[in-house]
Amino acid sequence: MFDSFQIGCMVLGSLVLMAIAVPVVLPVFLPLLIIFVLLRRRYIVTSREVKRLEAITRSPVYASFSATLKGLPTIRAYGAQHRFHDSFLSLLTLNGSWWYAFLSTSRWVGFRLDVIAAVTLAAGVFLAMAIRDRISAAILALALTQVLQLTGMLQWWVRQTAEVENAMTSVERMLEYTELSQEPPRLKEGGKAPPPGWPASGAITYSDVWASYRPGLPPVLRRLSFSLPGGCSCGVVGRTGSGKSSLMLTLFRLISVDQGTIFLDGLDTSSVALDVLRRQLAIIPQDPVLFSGTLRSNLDPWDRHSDADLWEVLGAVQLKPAISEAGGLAAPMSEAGDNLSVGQRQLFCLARALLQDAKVLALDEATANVDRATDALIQSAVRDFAHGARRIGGAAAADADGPGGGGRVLLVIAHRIDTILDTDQLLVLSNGELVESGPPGELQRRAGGVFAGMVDAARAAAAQHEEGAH
Ligand SMILES: Nc1ncnc2c1ncn2[C@@H]1O[C@H](COP(=O)(O)OP(=O)(O)OP(=O)(O)O)[C@@H](O)[C@H]1O
Repeated sequence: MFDSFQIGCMVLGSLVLMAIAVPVVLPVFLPLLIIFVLLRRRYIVTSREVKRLEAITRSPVYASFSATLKGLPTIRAYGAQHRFHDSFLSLLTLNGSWWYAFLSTSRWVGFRLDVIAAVTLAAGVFLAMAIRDRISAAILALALTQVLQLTGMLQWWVRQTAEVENAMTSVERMLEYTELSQEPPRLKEGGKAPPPGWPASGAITYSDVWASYRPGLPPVLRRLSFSLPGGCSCGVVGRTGSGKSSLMLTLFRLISVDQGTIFLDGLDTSSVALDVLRRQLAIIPQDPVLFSGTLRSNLDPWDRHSDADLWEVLGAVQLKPAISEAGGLAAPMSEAGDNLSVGQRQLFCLARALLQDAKVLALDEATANVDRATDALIQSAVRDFAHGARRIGGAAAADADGPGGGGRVLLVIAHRIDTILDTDQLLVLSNGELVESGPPGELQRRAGGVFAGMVDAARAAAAQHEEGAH
């Protein structure tokens, strides 16, 4: 910005000096000025588009490079080095061709600007010769030395002004971000604090809840009404796309509730500051999220727990041996948790959620990548926590009076039906609506019921699988 202003002033100064020294040159300046403005406009439009295409084709080069680095063992195992090498080269060539086009546009405008500068100089010299008796030789010499520098300056000025215009698109994008609708306020931004001691239990009530992902989209949850008492474990089942994950998201206020109310321990969740609400809830999503750092900083980011607590929770999720082998809590965690298997990453996230000691623990198909036996162990460890029978630090929960009392609520979306058969309650969703709810045993016995049908189908598939294995 400053560069372009400075050079602009220098160019203008040289031209003014020339106009003072040889006033008859002014009529020549005018057409040159028009040509200059037209050239600059054409160059800026073209170079902006070419630069944009160059930037668009550059991202896949980086993406391919980092994906290849991440997947080196897999690429080697499948002997796909040549395929990856070729695809990387073709991406690089495409990007290179746009970079070449960008350089060509610069040369294109550079040549024309040099011609303009040369014509200005020549016009000045010839006209000065014609009227040499009437002008001061000293001023003419000064003007000519200044105009001589125009050759490089004009090019530099146009490039700098183009850069300023291009850089302004980033400012434009930033301004767009400032206009994005924001999440509801947090406590320190003026959000409402809940009454002291809230939530005493993790009791959840949905009252005629309708929710959609964005205004204008069809609702993904419809007339949802149910109650889960504190200390209860609840399985959520339904076909893919039935709204199980969306149900969890409404609890976290990640998607908006169009109609109806969600209560946590009797308090409307929309009335509480967002951060306070989310602190009471823990989720283990389908894709585990881990950061580079140490295992400890990932497990306890705010450094609130002792090593003994951390080892206890790692034991509860069956990760103790693996973490000891990896070098203990101080061992480094590589980016995205690459040094753990996918299943171990999920267990690690589970341990982190358990440490949070939230009132509601939601598992969104969290054990999809662990084997059946580990899955069952995890489900039972999690249920212990939900019922308050175990708490990090060894003390039994004071509110451990089972369903109907205090304790935590456990919400489980499971991909294996048999892992949620021992929950206290089931919610069966279909197309965003609650079609059945009640204890799993009762739903299983319901003749012609949706859940009974799902159990039969799951068992038939398992039997078929076993037969195939034999
Ligand atoms: N980000 C999104 N934007 C718009 N619609 C979405 C979005 N995510 C999901 N949906 C829609 O919401 C509905 C419910 O999806 P949801 O992910 O809650 O189902 P689900 O039962 O959890 O499925 P799955 O078992 O496959 O995870 C689907 O119709 C889906 O198309």
